[in-house]
Amino acid sequence: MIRVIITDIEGTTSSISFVHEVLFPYAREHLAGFIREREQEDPAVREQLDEVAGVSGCDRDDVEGLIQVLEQWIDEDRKETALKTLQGLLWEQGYQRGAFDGHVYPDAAEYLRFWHDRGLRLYVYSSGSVKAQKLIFGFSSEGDLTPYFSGYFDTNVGGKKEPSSYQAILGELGVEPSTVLFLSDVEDELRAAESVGLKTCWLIRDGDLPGTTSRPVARDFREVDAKLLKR
Ligand SMILES: CSCCC(=O)C(=O)COP(=O)(O)O
Ligand SMILES: [Mg+2]
Repeated sequence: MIRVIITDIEGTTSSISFVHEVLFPYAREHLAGFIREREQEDPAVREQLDEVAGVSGCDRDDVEGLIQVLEQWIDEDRKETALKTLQGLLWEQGYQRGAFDGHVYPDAAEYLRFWHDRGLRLYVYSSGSVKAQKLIFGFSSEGDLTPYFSGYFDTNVGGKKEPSSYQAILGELGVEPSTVLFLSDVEDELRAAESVGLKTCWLIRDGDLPGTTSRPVARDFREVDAKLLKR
């Protein structure tokens, strides 16, 4: 029986277009000014720049070079933890200034609430930083959804296509894999989760459904509930 649900964000609770057409461009537009302003005195920014230099090989003292690396990573949708941490800090400003609300599909909000009220434990696992996850659900178009979540995981546990990341999450939660359902729109992430025993459901919100697939597929969270959570 499913007792825990772990959900992805982009393409699962929230639209891909919101992430790619609103969040990423906002971070790209404000990144350089934010770093130039804070790179001397903000320890959180300094720490991420250390990591960007380490990963990219760019000289740590070349702040403009590091900004260029980060801008390129945004354009390539790289899931680098340092970039994701900086994006979270930038988006915090955006949400607070009212530049956007976090997009969450109404069906996702409805069933997150319903599953929480039924006693299921809900978690997020996204490449977005934990800060960014709390922001999208805290400032969501469907209201503050953070009370429904018991915890958040980001790439600090590892990449989403790595089986070891799901093993690490299971270790932290202390639950049997067969009691956990992972929701995502990316097949490689579902495969990694399945390889350590998690149940999965493939969210395909738009476009054609696959002809044959070994796993349950759902258009929205109502279908997830109907296919996997009805007893
Ligand atoms: C927390 S919203 C921004 C999501 C993000 O930065 C991203 O790269 C999408 O990752 P996901 O694992 O949710 O597909
Ligand atoms: Mg996704």
